[in-house]
Amino acid sequence: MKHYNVVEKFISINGEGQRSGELAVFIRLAKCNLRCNYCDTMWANEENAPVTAMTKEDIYNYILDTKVKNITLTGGEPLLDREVKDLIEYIVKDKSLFLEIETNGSIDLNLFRSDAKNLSFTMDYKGPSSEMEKFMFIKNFETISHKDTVKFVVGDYNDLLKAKEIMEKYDLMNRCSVYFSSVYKKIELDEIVEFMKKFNLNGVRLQLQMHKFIWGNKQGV
Ligand SMILES: C[S@@+](CC[C@H](N)C(=O)[O-])C[C@H]1O[C@@H](n2cnc3c(N)ncnc32)[C@H](O)[C@@H]1O
Ligand SMILES: Nc1nc2[nH]cc(C(=O)O)c2c(=O)[nH]1
Ligand code: SF4
Ligand SMILES: [Mg+2]
Repeated sequence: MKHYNVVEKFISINGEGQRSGELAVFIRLAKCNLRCNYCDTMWANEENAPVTAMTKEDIYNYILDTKVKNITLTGGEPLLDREVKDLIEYIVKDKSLFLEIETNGSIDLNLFRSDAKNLSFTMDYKGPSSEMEKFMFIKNFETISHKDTVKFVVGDYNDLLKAKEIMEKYDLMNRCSVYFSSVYKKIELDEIVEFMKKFNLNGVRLQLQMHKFIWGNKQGV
């Protein structure tokens, strides 16, 4: 039977998703194909990360036990394994739940899409300062939908400029939600706001990792 490698599962408020501020249950899968220099969960990508092997039924039953309706599937990179599609379909069959997937922008989302209204993708665009930009799967911008969010993770002014260029090139403002998310403690937050003002970036949402304001950079929150 198929098992998924879960490195942690917990309940918190969603600190950076579409439903940030609301309760969410987090399922974090092991391993990642990228190595962003700012990654706050690098431990989940290590060979010796402590994993619990869970079936889709185990994961779904855990979610039901929590009584929390928003689920964030994250990692590591949650879409590394194609069979995660099975897990996604199993969860979204339950229309009382809402599943959000945090993905790094390097994976073809078409392999995982579904018509389910209770599923959305929050896809990063890793800017130049991450040193991972070359791995971005640009074709995802052709299929991005209104249910989805593109999150530009910005660490410096150059990342902001790149975000603006990509938004304009793919007309993202009219096609999905667009977030600017700061690399934690790397960039002055007012620099992001000044950039948004300077270029009239109506509709872009500045998103700060709310959980780090509450607990700092910690596991399990
Ligand atoms: C840990 S990643 C896991 C999901 C997936 N690998 C990805 O990168 O989207 C979850 C989110 O945390 C963000 N993140 C990681 N480290 C960060 C940091 N130091 N500051 C701000 N955001 C960070 C990532 O950009 C991503 O949006
Ligand atoms: N509270 C909280 N909210 C989050 N939203 C996305 C997270 C992630 O690591 O993907 C995350 C996380 O790690 N903690
Ligand atoms: S893609 Fe996500 S999990 Fe992987 S290194 Fe980057 S931030 Fe960390
Ligand atoms: Mg996190």
